[in-house]
Amino acid sequence: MSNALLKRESVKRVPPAQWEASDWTWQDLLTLCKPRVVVVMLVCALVGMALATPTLPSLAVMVYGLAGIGMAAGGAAAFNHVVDRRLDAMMLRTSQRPLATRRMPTPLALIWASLLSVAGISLLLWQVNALTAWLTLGSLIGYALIYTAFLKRATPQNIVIGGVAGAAPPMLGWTAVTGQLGPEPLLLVLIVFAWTPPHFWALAIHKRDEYARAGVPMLPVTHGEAFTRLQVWLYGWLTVAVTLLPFAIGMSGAVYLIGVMVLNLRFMYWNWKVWRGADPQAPLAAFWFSIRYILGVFGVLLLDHYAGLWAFT
Ligand code: HEM
Ligand SMILES: CC(C)=CCC/C(C)=C/CC/C(C)=C/COP(=O)(O)OP(=O)(O)O
Repeated sequence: MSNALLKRESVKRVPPAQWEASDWTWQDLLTLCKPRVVVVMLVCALVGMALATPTLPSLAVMVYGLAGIGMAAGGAAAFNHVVDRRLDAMMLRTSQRPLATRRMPTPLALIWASLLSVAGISLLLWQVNALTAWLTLGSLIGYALIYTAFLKRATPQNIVIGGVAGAAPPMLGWTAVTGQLGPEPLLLVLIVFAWTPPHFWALAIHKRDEYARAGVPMLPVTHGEAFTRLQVWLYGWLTVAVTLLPFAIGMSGAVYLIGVMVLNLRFMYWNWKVWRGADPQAPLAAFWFSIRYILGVFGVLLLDHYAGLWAFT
């Protein structure tokens, strides 16, 4: 697509919403936190915590760790709403968000995002450990500032680089328990990192026209749909390869291997459908399956961990 078409001037905005700045509800404060995304991240963090210890993580680490990571991730998401408020208003999918409709004043969202972020990082510093707090702060800045304010508008590789921030939660869970990094938590990051392109680009294919109209240089906009479909297929294979590593390095056992192979078969079935491009419904279906897939991968990691422990007791 030519640069001219990417110019914001050519954007046909969705009709302006008829809202007053005082029409916001308490529910909107939750919406700003992207709660469903954060919940899946917390599941990954919880599995990271469990894998870090042969016994159960302490209740305090689980409660304070998940609360701190959750608040920081919610705060990062709220910053994303603030930075993207004009962009969100241009896309149908995001046009009803509290700031996009202008029903919530931006300063209020900014205060909410700051409060959550400071509370989350402080809780981790105070009750968990410094390493987890600083790594969480790095992810927060990586998503809210580096991805949202810069990369998203600058390059079709935005989500690949920005994906590092979103992939951090299992590592944050691990360091919350151990206070140190190691190959295992980095491998868990690698799994989510490799999964992010098939997860997002499948949706981006489906929403290509909206991104184009809003002038966001997502891969299907800049390099076309066929190239993006190929990338979904290739990153899908990379994800499959990376998910086999926990078994290969002896971190997980047969329960994980069997479970992840079943999940990978289904994951690659959808990625193949996307790659073929014959079914126009496939990209959206692949996107939704990608969420069940990542939950499934972390689910079988957990199952295998405790199945292994029970086998030895
Ligand atoms: C930079 C990395 C990522 C990008 C660009 C991305 C992008 C997106 C987008 C655009 C949506 C649609 C949101 C909506 O329509 O409300 C979405 C949904 C979702 N994402 Fe991601 N995502 C990323 C990383 C992650 C990660 C790491 C997780 C969890 C581990 C995750 C979990 C989800 C979930 C659960 C949804 C569904 C939300 C709902 O039901 O409304 N995403 N993602
Ligand atoms: C501290 C920590 C773990 C931070 C991670 C923060 C976090 C909630 C990341 C979410 C990833 C995501 C949904 C990206 C999409 O943003 P987008 O702006 O491209 O999508 P949108 O158009 O739906 O807003």
